[in-house]
Amino acid sequence: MTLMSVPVIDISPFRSGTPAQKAEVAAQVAQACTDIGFLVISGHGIADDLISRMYRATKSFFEGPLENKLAVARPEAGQIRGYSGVEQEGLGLLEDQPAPPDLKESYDIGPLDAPADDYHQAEAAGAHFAPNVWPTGVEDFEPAYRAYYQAMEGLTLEMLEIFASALDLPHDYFVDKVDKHISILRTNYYPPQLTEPKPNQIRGGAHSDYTAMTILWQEDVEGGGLQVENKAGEWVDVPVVPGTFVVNLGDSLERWTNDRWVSTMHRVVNPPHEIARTQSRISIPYFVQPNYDAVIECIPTCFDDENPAKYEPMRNGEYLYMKFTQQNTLAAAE
Ligand SMILES: O=C(O)CCC(=O)C(=O)O
Ligand SMILES: [Fe+2]
Repeated sequence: MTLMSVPVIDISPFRSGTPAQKAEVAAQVAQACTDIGFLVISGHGIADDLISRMYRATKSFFEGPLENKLAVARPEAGQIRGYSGVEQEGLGLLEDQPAPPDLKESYDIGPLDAPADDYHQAEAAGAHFAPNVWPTGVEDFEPAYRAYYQAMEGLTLEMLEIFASALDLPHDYFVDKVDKHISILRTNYYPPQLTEPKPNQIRGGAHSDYTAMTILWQEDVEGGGLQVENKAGEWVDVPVVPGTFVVNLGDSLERWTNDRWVSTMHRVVNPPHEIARTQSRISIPYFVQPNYDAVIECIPTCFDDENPAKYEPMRNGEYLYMKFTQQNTLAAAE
């Protein structure tokens, strides 16, 4: 039976359970990844206090003075760093035409303290190790973001170990593909809607992520949240369960698994009309991006004679720029 809604999976037995319990977690994850590309994880081990710090710093930044945000505006179109304002990015495409731009603001950081060696400064590294731009005047901002980024690095390794098990791969299969990763931590702020949105304009247009996976924290608000398209073509709400993260697969893992696992369309809808003028929403996606030179090529357990590899191997850095260009992400500072 195909899952039509997003399951909530306690991953803690994978860390501390018996071999049978670990296998059970991997089997549940495999089903979610195959059927809907989304799961909600509990038992992830990230402290509530760290999430609260992140939330407080993020809310103070976005609801604080505009000049503080503009002081850390995206430094260059090609660098996914710093602040982008409302209507600067349109994630969605509508019948292959860009949808109206998103009703959100966002702020991005990338890898912390990348060494200035040949690997990190190579031409192929592009802007993936561009310096972060930190706002001033917001209490605990940089320390909270740093600690959260590091916590996500740890959770990524744990999820990738579960994925390896779910794909019948050696447990460390993905480790050397992310040891110099170029993941991006983004915070999204969806402001109250004081004016009526344009036709088809929503908080976040329908898109799939061009990550390996995304680990997302979402604020618990009434309506105006995240939805995913299931295999029946219906938009279903992604459950908001306090203390959990949403994990969704991105396009590169879909390609890596020869389409066995799916990277699904999702969107963020507007709040109900009655509360649109007062409701804001914060979400915190961590976009897991393997090393720029990691080769995205069909995973050994995902092809055979009957089901040959469908895609050419491609380095992640090149793959990403192809996707960014398609999605207009890099134009956001222009
Ligand atoms: O705000 C959300 O819940 C989802 C945001 C999202 O899909 C994205 O930033 O890629
Ligand atoms: Fe997304």
